Amino acid sequence: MRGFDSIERIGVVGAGTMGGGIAQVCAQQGYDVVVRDIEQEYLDRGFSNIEDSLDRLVNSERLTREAADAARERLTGTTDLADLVDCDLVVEAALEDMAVKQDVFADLDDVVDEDVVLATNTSTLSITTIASATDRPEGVVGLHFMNPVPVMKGVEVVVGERTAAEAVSLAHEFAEALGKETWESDDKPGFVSNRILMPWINEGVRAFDEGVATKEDIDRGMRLGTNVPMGPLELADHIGLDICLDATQTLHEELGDRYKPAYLLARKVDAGDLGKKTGRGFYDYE
Ligand SMILES: NC(=O)c1ccc[n+]([C@@H]2O[C@H](COP(=O)([O-])OP(=O)(O)OC[C@H]3O[C@@H](n4cnc5c(N)ncnc54)[C@H](O)[C@@H]3O)[C@@H](O)[C@H]2O)c1
Repeated sequence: MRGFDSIERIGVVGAGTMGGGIAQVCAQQGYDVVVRDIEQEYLDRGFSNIEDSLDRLVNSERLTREAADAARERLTGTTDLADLVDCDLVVEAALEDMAVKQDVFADLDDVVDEDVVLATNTSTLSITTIASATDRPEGVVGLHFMNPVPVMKGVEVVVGERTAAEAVSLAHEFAEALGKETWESDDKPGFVSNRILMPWINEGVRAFDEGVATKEDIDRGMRLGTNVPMGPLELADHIGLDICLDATQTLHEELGDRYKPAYLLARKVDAGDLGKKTGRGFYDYE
């Protein structure tokens, strides 16, 4: 299995909220990065978000202009998965949908050298089931970054049924090389983070829908009452309501009725109000 010391070029699948952030931090640490999305317009949007994020770091004097420009130059975009052929590690951050992830992993398995570790940023889906679409289940590991990736320190390493110890060590070492701190979870629904976070968000949505308090007071109450930086509804808007619904549905399917997604969460996703990324969720963002 290709070890940490041989890693120079990273493949990232998906140029959305998470893929863009992962690509950015890899490039900032000096890795060459190839980002793949399915349409040029999604790539363009992803690269424009990365450039805005680098500019913000420069404006707040957390990064020099030279370092930001050098990071940008290490990033290339493609719509062709075959362009990931020379990558030494791949991190997948496409949609939270098992069929999509299995398709991506089956294709990656064909394209990328067989000793290369394939990591997934899935929030809740089974690493073992994703890995079963490949002929290298020992080289598939969960590398669950938090949003926004350039800011959040934590990365959850998720160990599938067949994941080899070398792939687990590589995941920890690589995350640490990006300036992150890690913890490890078994491949159980939601892992550590979302198993506990998503029911909290879901209960916040239910409390709002059932008229317990205004959305502002639910968020304010949890911020002031439990010392978290964001309440459940503002955090849901930040993550994306579709991502929260997908994650909650997985927990519900795997773990039973106590995890049933709140009615209002599903209704907002049906309406296309996905949070910050569409300009409207529980709050308006103009
Ligand atoms: N948003 C969060 O807070 C968060 C946090 C941790 C993990 N995650 C996980 O990260 C993954 C991505 O989430 P996101 O918020 O970035 O979603 P997003 O909707 O912002 O981006 C997903 C991107 O993947 C692209 N895509 C879809 N199918 C693809 C394919 N076959 N090949 C390449 N690209 C493809 C889409 O065009 C889109 O640009 C999901 O698995 C999600 O559960 C999300």
